[in-house]
Amino acid sequence: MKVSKGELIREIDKYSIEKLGIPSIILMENAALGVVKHLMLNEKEYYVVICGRGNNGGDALAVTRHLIAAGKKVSVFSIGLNPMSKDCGVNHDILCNMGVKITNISNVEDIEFLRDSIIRSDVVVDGIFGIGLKREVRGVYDLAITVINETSKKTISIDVPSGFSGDTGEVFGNCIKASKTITFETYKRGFLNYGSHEYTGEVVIEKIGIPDFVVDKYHNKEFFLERKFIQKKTKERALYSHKGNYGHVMVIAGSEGMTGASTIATKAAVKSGAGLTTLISCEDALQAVRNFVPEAMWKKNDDSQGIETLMGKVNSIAIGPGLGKSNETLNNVKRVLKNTDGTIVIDADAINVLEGKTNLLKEAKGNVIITPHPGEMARLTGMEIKKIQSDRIEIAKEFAREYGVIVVLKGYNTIITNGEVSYINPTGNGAMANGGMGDCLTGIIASLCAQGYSPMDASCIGVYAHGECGDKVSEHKFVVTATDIIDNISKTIKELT
Ligand SMILES: NC(=O)C1=CN([C@@H]2O[C@H](COP(=O)(O)OP(=O)(O)OC[C@H]3O[C@@H](n4cnc5c(N)ncnc54)[C@H](OP(=O)(O)O)[C@@H]3O)[C@@H](O)[C@H]2O)[C@H](O)CC1
Ligand SMILES: [K+]
Repeated sequence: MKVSKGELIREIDKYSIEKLGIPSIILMENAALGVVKHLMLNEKEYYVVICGRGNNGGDALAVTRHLIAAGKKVSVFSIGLNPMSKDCGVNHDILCNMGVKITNISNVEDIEFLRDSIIRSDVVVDGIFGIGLKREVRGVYDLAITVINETSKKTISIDVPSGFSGDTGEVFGNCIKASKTITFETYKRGFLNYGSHEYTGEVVIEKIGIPDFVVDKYHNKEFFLERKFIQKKTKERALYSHKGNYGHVMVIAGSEGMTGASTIATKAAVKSGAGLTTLISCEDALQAVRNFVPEAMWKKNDDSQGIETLMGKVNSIAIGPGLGKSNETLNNVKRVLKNTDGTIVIDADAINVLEGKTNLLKEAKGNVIITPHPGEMARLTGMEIKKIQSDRIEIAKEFAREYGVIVVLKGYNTIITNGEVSYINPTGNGAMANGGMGDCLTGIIASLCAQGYSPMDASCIGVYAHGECGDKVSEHKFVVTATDIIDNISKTIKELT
């Protein structure tokens, strides 16, 4: 599923209209039909439609025509109708020709009339602003939005909830809180922001007749991860395969007093299918792994040549969980970057020690995946967490491009990017928000890398499967722990093949 800003929509619109010769009114009609599909015509009888003067309003007026044709009762309201966009005007004229009354909202009495109508209605269709919203919502617009939010039983927003920036996820003063948003052609970037769901409700994408090649021509390669995409990439294990076919993961994790993280990462690597897994750690952590992950091998972390030789042989290395922020950890990171040409998954304290030393990443012999949460990303980039949260995709992309790494920026809608192509993950849930989850993900991704998946595929499959596993467990559990994921990840990956 493609993700974009409004700018792309304008470009594909322009191309379709000017180069392909599709009249803009046809695109509007398709948009309206896409919305009508979601208006529950079988169950609902009375609709309130509210429209602005741009093309979003035009879509809403075309929707009105279809509702009337379907025999529904419809009250139509407009706000600030003059001057209307050309296609909004066409649909406005058609309704006038049909004898449909359109109440223009210009004062407080009109607002009260709107309130009464909404109270009696089953569904409100919001076509006040779409991607053309540019400034703070004020006056009657502000009042109308408040009344809709206070009184509507079910609000369906056309393209974006009015008041919401499809580009940045900002709310311009006041905003519709929709039950569902029917957006066109692409998932809007702003919907990815924390808290956007409160305004968009469920988001559905409808195609409006623009050929895929036109979208691809302008699309900046940002995608929402879809199950079928992950399924296509996840391979079944071959009948005649042996452990040598599934690679060797080295996990460098754990320190005195912090042994849990290394056990989790190691076990996650084993359970997600690596042929061999070796933990490199302190004596305490090795003891824990001996007790809890008998399948794994282990080696004491020291300065020996033996460890560096092994680093040169393994297919992937996960480094960071529970290592502690110390010089020793920094030295371990340097050793890994220098000695392996396998894929390196850098997490937790291995990220923290790179604060101010990110140029080290450029020296890596192998491919690098870093898996920061927003706090770690903030430390790494020297930005505030708030800044990271406000533009996660762009910040992750820039970092990936600058250092030649893959960034897995964790959180709600985890982002996976190599700077050129970016994926946004829809799986996972709040029940998974507890310690050890990240260590577990690191083990899974490193394991998939060792099994021969490309670093980008391993990151996408790992993140998606980790979240889906958490979603399944959370169906019958209040909290999902890393141990729950470890117990179920093998089944989840199998279901994805
Ligand atoms: N390819 C597609 O996806 C298609 C989408 N369609 C629909 O078109 C809208 C975008 O339409 P557009 O006309 O560009 O913009 P809007 O309808 O969102 O609104 C623009 C008008 O709103 C005024 N405006 C903007 N901000 C405010 C504000 N805060 N207060 C009051 N008025 C505001 C703006 O006025 P200006 O003076 O700033 O120009 C405009 O009058 C898209 O979202 C889809 O719903 C097409 O139907 C088909 C193709
Ligand atoms: K809208």
